[in-house]
Formats: sequence, C-alpha cells, structure tokens
Amino acid sequence: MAFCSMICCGKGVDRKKEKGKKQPAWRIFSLKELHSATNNFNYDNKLGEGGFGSVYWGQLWDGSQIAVKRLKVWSNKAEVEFSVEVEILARVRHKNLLSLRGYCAEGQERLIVYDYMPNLSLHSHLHGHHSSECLLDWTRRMNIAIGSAEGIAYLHHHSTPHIIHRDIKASNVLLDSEFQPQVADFGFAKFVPDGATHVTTRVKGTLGYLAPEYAMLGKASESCDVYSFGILLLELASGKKPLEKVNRTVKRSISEWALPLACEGKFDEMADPKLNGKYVEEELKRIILIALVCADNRQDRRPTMLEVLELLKGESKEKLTELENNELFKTPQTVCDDDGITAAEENSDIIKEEKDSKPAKDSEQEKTEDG
Ligand SMILES: Nc1ncnc2c1ncn2[C@@H]1O[C@H](COP(=O)(O)OP(=O)(O)OP(=O)(O)O)[C@@H](O)[C@H]1O
Repeated sequence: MAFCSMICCGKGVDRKKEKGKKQPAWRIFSLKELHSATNNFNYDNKLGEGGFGSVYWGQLWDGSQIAVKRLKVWSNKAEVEFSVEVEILARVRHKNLLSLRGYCAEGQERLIVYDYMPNLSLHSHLHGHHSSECLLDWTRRMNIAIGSAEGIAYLHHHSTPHIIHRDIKASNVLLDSEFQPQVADFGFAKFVPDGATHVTTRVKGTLGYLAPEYAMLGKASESCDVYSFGILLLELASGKKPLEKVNRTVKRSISEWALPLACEGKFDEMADPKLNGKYVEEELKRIILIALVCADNRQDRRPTMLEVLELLKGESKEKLTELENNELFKTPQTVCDDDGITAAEENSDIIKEEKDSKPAKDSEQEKTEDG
C-alpha cells in the first residue's frame, strides 16, 4: 500500500490550526526521537504486546508521556494494518477514541505514537495484573460502559464514511488518569461505503467477541461491533472472560452463561465478586439486559450503538420497559454454539485468542494467521 501517498495527500485532513478552532495536531516523528523517548525501546519501557508488535512507554523532550507501537516484522500485511490505523486515527477526534500523536515510517521501521494512557487497558483491570487491586468500582464501570459506547457510536454514526472497528474488546479499551475510556487499536477497522449495509471481508478479530454472521460468512457491519460491545459489557459487569473452559474440550461463551440467569432474574449472581456487593442494582440489571440484546445471534435484533447509548444512560423509561420485555428474555435459547467458533477459526484471516497477562505486563494474545 502506498502509505505515503495516502497520508501525504491528506484525504481532507487539515493538520493546521484553523482560526479559533483547537485542532490537536499529529506529526511525523523521527526514529531518533522515538529511540531517545523510549530509552532505545528498553524492555523496562514495554507496556504490552499485540499482533502488530510491542508497545513502549516514552517521554518526549517537552515532558509529555507517549505510547509507541513498534511494528514487529515488516510485511505487506503489517504495512496495510499500519496504514489503516494511522489513516483512521488521523481522521477521527473524539474524547473516547485514542488520539494519534503521530507516526514514523523510516526504512522498514513503522511506529505509531499515541497519548499514553496511565491506567492501561480494561482487560488488565478485569483479568490482568491490575485485577487484584480492584480499582474498578461500579461508578467507574458505568462510565467506562457509557464512554466506550460514545466512542463506538461516533465511529458508526458521526464519522464520514462510517467506520467499523472490528476488534472491540477489553484490551482495546484504554483508561486515562481519570479512568475515562478511550477505544484504541484501529488496525482492523474498515470504512463502510455510503449506502452499504455491510462489507464482505476476511475475518479478523478476537475469539469470544465475534458476531456469528461475521465469523461464519465474513459479513462485517456496524452490528458486529455491537455484538462485541455486548460481550464487553457482560465482562465489565461480571468480571468473567468472554470464553470460559467448562471442561477439557468445551468452552462456554459469556452470553451462554448469562442469558439463562438473566431470564430467571438472577442479576445479583452475575455481578463481579470483586465489587463486594457494591453496585446499583437497577444499573447492573440494565447493563446485563443491554449486553444480551447486543450479543443476540440474530443480527437484525441487535440495537444500534445510538440506541445502546440511550439505554445505558437510562434516559427513556419507555425504552427500558421495552428492553425488559424483549422476547429474548422470555424464551431462553442457545446463544453461541461450538460450531461458530470452529468455523471462525477455519475461515479466519487473523483471529486472536485472549491470553492471561504476564506479571508486570498488560495483556498478551495468541494470534493465528493463515499467511
Ligand atoms: N496508548 C497506550 N497507553 C498505555 N498503554 C497502551 C497504549 N496502547 C497500548 N497499550 C498497552 O499495550 C498493550 C498492547 O497493545 P496493542 O494494541 O498492540 O495490542 P492488543 O490490543 O493487546 O492486541 P492486538 O493488537 O493483537 O489486538 C495493550 O493491551 C495496552 O495495555
């Protein structure tokens, strides 16, 4: 991909400050500057590792803190991922989307520079090395749910063209110093052409978060992100992982676990034990019901992110009553079968599996690629 032409042509992105408008600008970094900011990509600066490469903490000459994602191995595929992420981030600005500070493309080195998020990822608090600290009280969890919904709703409904993220998950929700969420990692994102209902594409994403029609048929649409967001909400409320081993061979999805309990009204049993019973009952119930309609296997029954936002904020009593009376909660059904996972694995381009964090590092994931 002609990365330079994509970015240098600007594609409507004006980096200069417009009169009276505050436009946080991104810029091109030199490799030398990033070496110096990260102490030569020192192991001690490493924040985590993803499919693209490692992420390092750094500090610029002005004292500001940055996170630098460094491409592991150069390949055409990696170059595309890099270009997509930079192009999308350069276009979008929202308080709940991770801001791009800039990038560096020298020789075969590809690096992306972001604002540093001091509280790392939601994954690290729910399942990783921060989980024992119990820093996510109920108020924070509600803010994370609403904030990340706002970020995704912006991608789906307010950016032009619309953007599907395709990898919504707990390790891609980063937390700033106030625990406000910022949705990150746009390497798999896709623009949706005007008027299109979906784009057919090779499957990329993370096991446990993939909507069935996407995993099986490669049909990516905004509602795939809604499905993944539903899984993320269940995780946030319960502290459980998207996939849980029931025995040596069988894995159960979080929605298969949650739906029967929700139908029986056993919401208290679903709350994350780390909350120690400290949560707002009505909000817990609301979050779980919203999560389950988002993670409905039937794509046409899922709400849009704008509807999700309205429900999460509890603004309309009428909509909340409608939600409680949703037929999904009257007739429990299998939410995800094992075939879905197998098909996804077989047809996938890149499907990752969430792994536990190593001590002192954030999440690491296993990635399978068909080359
Ligand atoms: N801006 C940032 N500030 C702080 N930590 C960050 C930042 N960006 C990434 N990280 C940390 O680095 C880890 C790796 O990030 P990365 O986006 O490369 O991978 P991932 O989302 O975990 O996996 P994948 O990219 O394969 O989906 C994250 O889990 C996060 O904890």
